Amino acid sequence: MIRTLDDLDCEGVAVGVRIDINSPLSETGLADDARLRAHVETLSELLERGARVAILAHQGRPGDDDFSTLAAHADRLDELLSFPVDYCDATFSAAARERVAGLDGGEAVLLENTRFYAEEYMEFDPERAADTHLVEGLVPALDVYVNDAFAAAHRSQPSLVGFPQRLPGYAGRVMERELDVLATIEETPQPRVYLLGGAKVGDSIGVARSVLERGLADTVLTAGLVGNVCLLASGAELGTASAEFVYDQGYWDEIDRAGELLDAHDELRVPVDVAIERDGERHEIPVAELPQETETPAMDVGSETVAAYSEVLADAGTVILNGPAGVFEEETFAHGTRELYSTASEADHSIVGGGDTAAAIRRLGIDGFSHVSTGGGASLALLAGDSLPAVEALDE
Ligand SMILES: Nc1ncnc2c1ncn2[C@@H]1O[C@H](COP(=O)(O)OP(=O)(O)OP(=O)(O)O)[C@@H](O)[C@H]1O
Ligand SMILES: O=C(O)[C@H](O)COP(=O)(O)O
Repeated sequence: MIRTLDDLDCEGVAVGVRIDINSPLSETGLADDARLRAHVETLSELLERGARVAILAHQGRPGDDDFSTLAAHADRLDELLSFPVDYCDATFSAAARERVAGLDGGEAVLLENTRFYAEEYMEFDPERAADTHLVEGLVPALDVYVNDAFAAAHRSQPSLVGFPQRLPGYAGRVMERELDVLATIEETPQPRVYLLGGAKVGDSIGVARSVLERGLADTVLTAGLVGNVCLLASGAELGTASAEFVYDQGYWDEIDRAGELLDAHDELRVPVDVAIERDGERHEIPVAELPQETETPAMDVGSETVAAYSEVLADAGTVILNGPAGVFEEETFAHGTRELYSTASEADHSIVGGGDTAAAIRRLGIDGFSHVSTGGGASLALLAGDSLPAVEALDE
């Protein structure tokens, strides 16, 4: 059983809250604050109920351009919440403990990027994670631990799995809602249609295999780079440019895995036409007529595919979307994503998983979905039927 905020007495209690505000950055700070907004509900509720809140979070990966302090994140949280949020440039040292000890009820401090410490970028089993400096250092300052970081729940890192070994653990509102929806897919209305696109080919083929083998999917529609790999697996001539793009990424195993799935499951569908760039313009070609030599790769599904897939989506009881249908960042290749997502948003039950997918619907201005997940890898893991270490760590 996982306890939630409904089970927590907050008044004067020091609560360590792990959130996921890992965000795209610009030169001046945050380029997008969607992930911060997602946690406003949990943080506000704790603060309103009188908790003293120490916030834990990561930003980027060591060595990457977006690996940064959380100062800008603290400023933005302070603006978004009607409670004060301070920033502390320490995470588990005496300085961090003192800042937490000095909080009054209704006050919060955002501690420094957990990944500034090497242990946090390693994966441990929960017992071992509880012995790390990060957890041991901060636990004396805290009474309880709340995990709201669904988007990082597929990582077995100390701030995610270690604290609930030492402190009573609770799921925050984001975590609770995500699990309510994504961990109970098998109870949603049928026919259940998965639209898998985007560029994480290995992950998407894994999801396709899992949902087909478990009988969860009535139809799996493929698009984006995932669709291109499935087309190659089906024996289609996709043109030299697309094939080279796929081979350059080393997707040999994925082509084999997609081929096995296509042989075993008629419910797995591939595009019938694609869009490429020719003379600076969008040009649609049926797959059967694609010339062997192409200068540009397939960047979107074509209108025939959109029409065929839309029929399936319009009849669906539940639609699950992961990954855009094309390179939606370029208007020329946003057509497939815009049309298919708009149709999908009209289904009785529509679930969107994946960080880039959520960015695509915001950018294209499509709304009306039943649930838009905050997680990329975490939602994919759940959709593929895997358990999440940080969720297991909360389970009593
Ligand atoms: N045909 C294509 N060729 C190349 N790239 C494509 C194609 N179709 C879509 N993409 C790219 O796929 C990317 C998004 O795919 P990704 O699998 O990362 O989505 P996601 O699962 O929502 O994201 P994440 O898991 O990172 O949160 C976009 O940047 C888009 O441009
Ligand atoms: O953005 C994400 O998917 C999560 O914050 C996890 O980040 P990671 O992939 O760097 O562990």
